[in-house]
Amino acid sequence: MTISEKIFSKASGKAVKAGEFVMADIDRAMTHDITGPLAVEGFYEIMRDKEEKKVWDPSKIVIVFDHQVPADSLNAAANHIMLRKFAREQGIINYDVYEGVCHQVMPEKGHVMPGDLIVGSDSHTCAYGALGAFSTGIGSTDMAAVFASGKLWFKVPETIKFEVNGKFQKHVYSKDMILHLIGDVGVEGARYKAAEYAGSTVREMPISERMTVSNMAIEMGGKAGIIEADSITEKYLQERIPDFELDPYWKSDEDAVYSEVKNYDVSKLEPQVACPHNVDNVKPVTEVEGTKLDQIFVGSCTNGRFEDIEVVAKMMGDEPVAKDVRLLIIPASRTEYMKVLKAGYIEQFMEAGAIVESPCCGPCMGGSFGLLGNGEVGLATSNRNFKGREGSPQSFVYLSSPATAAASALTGEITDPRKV
Ligand SMILES: CC(C)[C@H](C(=O)O)[C@@H](O)C(=O)O
Ligand code: SF4
Repeated sequence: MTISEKIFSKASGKAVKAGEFVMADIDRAMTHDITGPLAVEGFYEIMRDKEEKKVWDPSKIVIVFDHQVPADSLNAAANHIMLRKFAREQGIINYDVYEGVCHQVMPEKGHVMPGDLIVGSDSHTCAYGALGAFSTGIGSTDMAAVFASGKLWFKVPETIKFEVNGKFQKHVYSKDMILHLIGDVGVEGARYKAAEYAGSTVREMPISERMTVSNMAIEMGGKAGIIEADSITEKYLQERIPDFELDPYWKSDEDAVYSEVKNYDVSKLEPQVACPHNVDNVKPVTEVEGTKLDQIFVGSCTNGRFEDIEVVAKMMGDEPVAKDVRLLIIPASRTEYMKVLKAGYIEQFMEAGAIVESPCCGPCMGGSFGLLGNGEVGLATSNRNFKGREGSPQSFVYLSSPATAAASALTGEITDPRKV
């Protein structure tokens, strides 16, 4: 069995294989300030004839406020009021207004375990595969059903295995690897499949780098982006759950059946950039070097962790942000923000002319602030560059690693980090 087949077998109480339909028990459900209100409405609709309108298990629901925080409109404020009221009424203690981006908060606060089946009403819920869970994005109405019953039906997905080997060149990171994979297979390359990332390159990655890779599985259509848990995962989890012990069962068997196995050697991989307006429009940085930029955004659930921001700080040193480009840095959570603060990087960034905002999704989906105007060009460490993603439909978004973003902040144009 693959990891995914094992997880669905546990969740449905019988041995199942890819292609079968199952009714599965959900271990954890996450919702946030944009999709949550609709899920709550749907939940009360489902429960309308019931005397007791209670969720199946309040301890298994996590509500995160991240897309529009602090509230940027009356509409956002109303959504926050509704979700807070729902959490209190239902006894949901895991909700927080200013903790950070949901996909950072979930693993960081110990809500993700290897072997878990997790759903979230956000497409990048696949990020928790970095810890060996099967986690996937669902819609608000499906979430309403989960709130009511703790169950959801699935077709057990086939698995496509990405076997990645080789050591990265200096200034090449897991973001470059995942952009390269997406460029290779395309935005539908893993549609309704679990992407399983394996090989020595993945094994050597710290959790922060693995999260970037799992997070972007959806950008190739993947249902999940799983990395088998190992001693690195165990250490990360023990920092949160002291008595956590790794269960070696949660890995794909040696004779597991994959729909496809794809092999990559990343030892010669150049830094990669996804060009407007699709995530699979990926080019080596050398082909787009010199593209003038108006704004650089370092943050998001893809690359907004301390490790990402540290790369930027170290690469920029005492140098200022180039004239005419705006550098916006948003740590993905309160915890990550505190680490950046304690390391002295906020002061460094402010002196360099950058601006550091409090944890939230920020301009990632053009929602609350930091929008690109007509004709403007942005470079972001986030995960999507669709037309209008960061503001105006007449703007252009490039995606890269934090290292490429830092090198570009020093020059004001897309720059190969290997030159810095
Ligand atoms: C707002 C939400 C529905 C959306 C998603 O599901 O992905 C957002 O987080 C995004 O990244 O586009
Ligand atoms: S940071 Fe961006 S990709 Fe991640 S959840 Fe927020 S809007 Fe979606």
